[in-house]
Amino acid sequence: MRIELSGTGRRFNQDWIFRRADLSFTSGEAYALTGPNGSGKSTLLQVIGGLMQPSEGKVTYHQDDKTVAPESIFQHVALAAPYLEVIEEFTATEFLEFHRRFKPLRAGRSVQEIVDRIGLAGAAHKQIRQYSSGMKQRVKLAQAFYSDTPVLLLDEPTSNLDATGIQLYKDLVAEEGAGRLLIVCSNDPVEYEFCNTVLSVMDYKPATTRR
Ligand SMILES: Nc1ncnc2c1ncn2[C@@H]1O[C@H](COP(=O)(O)OP(=O)(O)OP(=O)(O)O)[C@@H](O)[C@H]1O
Repeated sequence: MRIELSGTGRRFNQDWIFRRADLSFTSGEAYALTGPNGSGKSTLLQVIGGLMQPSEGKVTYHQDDKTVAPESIFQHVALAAPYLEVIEEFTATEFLEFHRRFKPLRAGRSVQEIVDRIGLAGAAHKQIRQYSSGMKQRVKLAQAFYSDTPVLLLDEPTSNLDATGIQLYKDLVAEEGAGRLLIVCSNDPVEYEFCNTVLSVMDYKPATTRR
């Protein structure tokens, strides 16, 4: 999988968040998107992931030298992010079972095994609404890491995680990240120490943000 941005920009109303981004992302590589709070990391990540339309330029996905149809891009992408909600009425088991109907699990993985792996076996019968913020974050990470997609997008992946949770995140990167295209949005080097390319959204700021 290869993702190409050409002349890509996004604005909200009259304010440009980033402009003229010419970027290429390739499977088997891990990228970090950095920048201060409010600089546009999450916006850029959502544009890369096809969750938000660019205001100018293009985002294209290429697989085996064929261009992926824009309406199919979502099938190739898994995202964990603070702004993505989980269905709180479900237990973790129910939520992962529900999600796999739309995005299959990676080969050989079962929901039971995943719940155990993320340390929630003892809470598997509880509704997610009763989970702590760190437990919810583990569910979000599991949903993304264990989806059978070539592209894995992680926005602030260790939000609300304790030391054990941060280690779990690192282990998931090692276990489930190999060969995929990873992009991590973060200001914390702990979250992106494995990334071979570190990009700053500040490099794509126009001289003036208004036009
Ligand atoms: N839906 C929206 N409508 C208007 N402005 C928005 C919207 N979403 C984001 N913004 C603005 O775009 C800018 C970039 O926000 P974004 O969330 O991408 O930054 P970020 O670098 O990820 O921040 P943080 O590090 O705090 O998570 C901010 O000024 C924000 O207020």
